[in-house]
Amino acid sequence: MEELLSELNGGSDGIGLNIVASIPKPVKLRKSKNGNKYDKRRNKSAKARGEVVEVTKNDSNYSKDSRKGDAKSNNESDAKSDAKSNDESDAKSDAKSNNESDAKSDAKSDAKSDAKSDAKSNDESEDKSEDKSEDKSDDEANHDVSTNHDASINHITSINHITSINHDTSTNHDTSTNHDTSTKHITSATAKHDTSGSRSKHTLNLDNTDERSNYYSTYHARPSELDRKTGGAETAAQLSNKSTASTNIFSPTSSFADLGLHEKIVEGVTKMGIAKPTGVQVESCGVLLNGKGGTNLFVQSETGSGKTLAYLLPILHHLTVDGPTKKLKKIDRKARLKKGVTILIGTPGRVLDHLQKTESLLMALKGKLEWVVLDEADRLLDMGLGKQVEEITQHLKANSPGSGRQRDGVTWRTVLVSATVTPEIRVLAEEKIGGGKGKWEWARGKLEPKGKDETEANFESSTPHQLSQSSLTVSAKLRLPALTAFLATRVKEGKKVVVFMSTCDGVDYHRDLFNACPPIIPSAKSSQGIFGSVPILRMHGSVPHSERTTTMSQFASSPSCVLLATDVAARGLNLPGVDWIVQYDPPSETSDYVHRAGRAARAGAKGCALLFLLPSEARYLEVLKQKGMRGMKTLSLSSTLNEAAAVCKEVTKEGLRGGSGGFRDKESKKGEAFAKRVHEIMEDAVTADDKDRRASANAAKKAARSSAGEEDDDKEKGEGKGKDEIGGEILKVTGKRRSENLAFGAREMEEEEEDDDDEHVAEGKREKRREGKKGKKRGSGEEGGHTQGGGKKKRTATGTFTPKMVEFEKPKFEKPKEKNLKKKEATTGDKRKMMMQRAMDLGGMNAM
Ligand SMILES: Nc1ncnc2c1ncn2[C@@H]1O[C@H](COP(=O)(O)OP(=O)(O)OP(=O)(O)O)[C@@H](O)[C@H]1O
Repeated sequence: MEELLSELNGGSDGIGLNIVASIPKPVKLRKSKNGNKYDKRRNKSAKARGEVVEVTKNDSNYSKDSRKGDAKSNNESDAKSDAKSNDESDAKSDAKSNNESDAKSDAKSDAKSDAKSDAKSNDESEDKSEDKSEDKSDDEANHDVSTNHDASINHITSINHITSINHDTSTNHDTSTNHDTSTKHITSATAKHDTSGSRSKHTLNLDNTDERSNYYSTYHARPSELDRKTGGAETAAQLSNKSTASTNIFSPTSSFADLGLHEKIVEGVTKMGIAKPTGVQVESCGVLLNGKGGTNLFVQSETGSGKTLAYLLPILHHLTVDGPTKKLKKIDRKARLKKGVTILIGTPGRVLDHLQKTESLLMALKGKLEWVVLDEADRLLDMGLGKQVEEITQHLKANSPGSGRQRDGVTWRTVLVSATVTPEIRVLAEEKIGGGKGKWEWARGKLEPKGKDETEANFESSTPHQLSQSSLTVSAKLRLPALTAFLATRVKEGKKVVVFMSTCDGVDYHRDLFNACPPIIPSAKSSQGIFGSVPILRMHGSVPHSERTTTMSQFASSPSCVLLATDVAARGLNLPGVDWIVQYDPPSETSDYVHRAGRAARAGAKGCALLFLLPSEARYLEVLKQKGMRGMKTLSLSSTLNEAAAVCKEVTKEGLRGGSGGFRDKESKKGEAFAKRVHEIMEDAVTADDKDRRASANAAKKAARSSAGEEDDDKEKGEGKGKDEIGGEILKVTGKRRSENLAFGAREMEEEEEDDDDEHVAEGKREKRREGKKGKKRGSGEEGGHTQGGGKKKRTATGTFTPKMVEFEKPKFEKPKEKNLKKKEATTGDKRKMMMQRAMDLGGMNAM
């Protein structure tokens, strides 16, 4: 946003606005102790679908190594929080379920451990984040690192007009399905299918021959069997051909000059290479330029249709024509702030923080605020952030002329922007947020107007019509090879692909794994990296700002590349030239599906989107259909594997040579051989990685000993056999079967604290903090009585770290006071209810 404004504002002919962007801090991820999040999430997901999952013994060889490749952690996602004083408190998860809950646990114990873990982790993480946030000074809170901008606002003496709330750190829900890559088998399952409000129960009985055969054919089906079941008939090339560049979003008649915009703005836009307005820009200008007496506006049109300029241009026009246009050249931040700002961009938490603490800002706004824009309004107004936005509005209203009891002194107009404005958001906005005279209009571009009686969210027209959408149903065992196959072929074609995953650790794990593998594509220039010299980039909430910038420019400049990302990249990012969006983990909300898919086919360009599903997730497609996603095609799994097998001939040959898989399926014989060999390559990469770690640990040990003058007695002690303190943990790991190593990253990461980074949850925690700190020092009478990790060496997919050893006193466990206990129960129960409610509201996966 700031870049765009600077562009319009820049050069000698700029229109002279002072823009301050206030962006929150990035989130620090905390590592946890024992939570087996992966299983917990899987179980949660199963529970959400009404299934009771009981897992027993290992399966035949077809499923034996399903755990290897596909495994990854499902830790936290990228929290983005806006937090005011508690930036770092973002929803760290509730996970802390015990390791035992591994696939062996039954439904009952799952439920119990869930409940317990919720309670435990809530309390713990709450305490931690509370402490952190308490320690933060206001100054610190102004220290921005997160995305593009950095500016704190302390001495604003005059504000010239816009407070726009930036959506940059939109909440990133990482509650999406987490795929069970366990090697174990479901032997009984109770499925609740709730399609019409009533529940019917079905218990899967594997003693029944038919049911068992159906179960095996679904969960362990060969690629061609799966294709038959799902109707997967199309190849990626066919799907790609279904998308052609379109001028559909553009206005057939109007030009920017026709819209009545200030000539300098028309000039600026033209300089940016934008020749014609889009439909939504024409409509929006129509309302906002001429807005009779303060109409508010919903801007809802498909992703990539130019909604940003749709509101920005008319607002700039007003500022240019009505306001002072003094050029503010190269002044330092201090002077800039003294002069006041014209446009303020921030996340709700940060803006609210300033409204509460920066007196000069309130004074400067008094009676002068003209525009309030909520970009990605649905995200800003959902459960977690809605309250903050409402509070902002209250502050603004209370500070306006005519305020007081009536609170009617609204001086501004409101613009709400999103591709996915839901009916609930509409009602909320109309009731609570609206400025002006409370009248609302819509700008939808070419979209058909939605009637006021609309009650269901319908995103039918929210994705670009030229976007070719498809799904690929693939068993857990073949998921990673299928992803690798798909990417290898796209990369060979010179395409740019963005792959969405649900968690930061998932992204890191897969990127590290891909980078650790030797090239599988012929004539790949580099000797390392599964796709040779083609960059494999990452983007998530924990990626530092500098790396994000580099990633963006690398993505733009590379002819072909793969970007692995969480939902931090799902909204508001304009990645140039994206050919394919892959949703490797399906999102938990349909709106997220829309925004992720919408990173392709922007501004009329062609583009494709592919959704990975497990056989058990077939009903996800129905949910998408209900929400308006129609015309979704089905990609053939066999063709995906076979295409890669043809591209990566050497790999396939090696796979066939290894033989033993018994590739009887003629239709996917080569594809399966490719998949098998890819699995082996990945196993080798993990094993080699572990060996490297072991070697360097031992080298470090030797160096330490020799510098201490000790004898090299490694041989006596059995070097490499796990007896030394430093390498012990690693060796323990590498001592396991090779096939288990690949899944190791996932298992370790399961132990890290789940970080939902979910604003809803974060808000719940904040709420509880506000309630009081009485329950803070639960259990132990002293904060910090425990070590963090107790100095045990831990290996993660992305590295090994040794937590600092901390001397600690034996914690004094005091019986919590009864009063506190009650309070704790109540708040935990509330939270649980809130989460349950949310799970129900999500609709998507839960209906399955
Ligand atoms: N009239 C136009 N002609 C050509 N390109 C345009 C036009 N307006 C905007 N764009 C470009 O289209 C891209 C998408 O614009 P923008 O990000 O505003 O879309 P959006 O509708 O807000 O998308 P999303 O809903 O995904 O946030 C940007 O690169 C922008 O510069």
